[in-house]
Amino acid sequence: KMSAPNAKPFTVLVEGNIGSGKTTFLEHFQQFEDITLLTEPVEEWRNLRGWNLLDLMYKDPSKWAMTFQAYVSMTMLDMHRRPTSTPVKLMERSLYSARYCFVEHMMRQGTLHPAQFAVLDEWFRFIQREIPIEADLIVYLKTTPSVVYERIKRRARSEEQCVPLSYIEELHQLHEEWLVSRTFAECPAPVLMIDADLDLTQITEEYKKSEHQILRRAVNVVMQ
Ligand SMILES: Cc1cc2cn([C@H]3C[C@H](O)[C@@H](CO)O3)c(=O)nc2[nH]1
Repeated sequence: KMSAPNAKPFTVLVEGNIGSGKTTFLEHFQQFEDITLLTEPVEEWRNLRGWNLLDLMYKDPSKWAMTFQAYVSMTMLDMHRRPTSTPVKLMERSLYSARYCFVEHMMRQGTLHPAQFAVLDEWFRFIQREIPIEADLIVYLKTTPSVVYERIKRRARSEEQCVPLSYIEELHQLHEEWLVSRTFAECPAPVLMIDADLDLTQITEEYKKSEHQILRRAVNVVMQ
C-alpha cells in the first residue's frame, strides 16, 4: 500500500466518446485500494430537485443545452476538488472534455447561442485561472463511432435513444482534435491511448497495459 501523505493525488482523467467503456474501465481499478474512483455523476444530471436535465437537454437541445452544461461543469468542478486520502484518483471525464468536446460541439452546431457559449467559456477560463485543478494523465478510450453507436443502442439508456450516429461521429472528431491532433485546445496532461473498440473479453489486456503505466507514474509522483 502506497501510504501517501496528504499530497495532491496523482489524478487520471478517463476520457472518451459516449459508450466508449469509461465506467467499465474505472470498475477494473476497483481492485486497487490506493485508487479513488470518481464516476460521472449522471444520476445528479438526471435528477436535480426532480428535474431530469439530461432528458430535457436531449429532447430540446437549443432550450436546455446551456442549463445542462452549466450544471455538468459545476458537478465536474466538485469532482476535481474532491479531497482523496489515496495517492491516486481516477475521474470519469473532466472540466476539459466538458469545454473542449461537449460545449465546443454545441457551439459549432449552433445549439448554444454565441452569447451562451461566451458565458460558459468565461466560466471555464475563470476556473482555470483561479482554481487549481490537478491533471497528471489522460487515458483516452479511443473508439470507432459505429462501434459505440451499437453499444449505446444495446445499453439503451432511455435519454440517449434518439442520439443520431452523426452526433457520435462529431463528438469522436472533437476528442481526436483535442487529444490526438491537438489542433484547437490545450491538452492538460500526457495522453495514454487505449483501443476501446475491443470487446470485454479482449480489453482486459489493454487495461493491464494502462494499469502498469498508471501505477508506475503514480509511484513516481508519490515517491517524489
Ligand atoms: C463533462 C461532460 C460530460 C457530459 C456528458 N454528456 C452526456 C453524454 C451521455 O449521453 C451522458 C452521460 O455521459 O451525458 C453531455 O451531454 N455533456 C457532458 N459534459
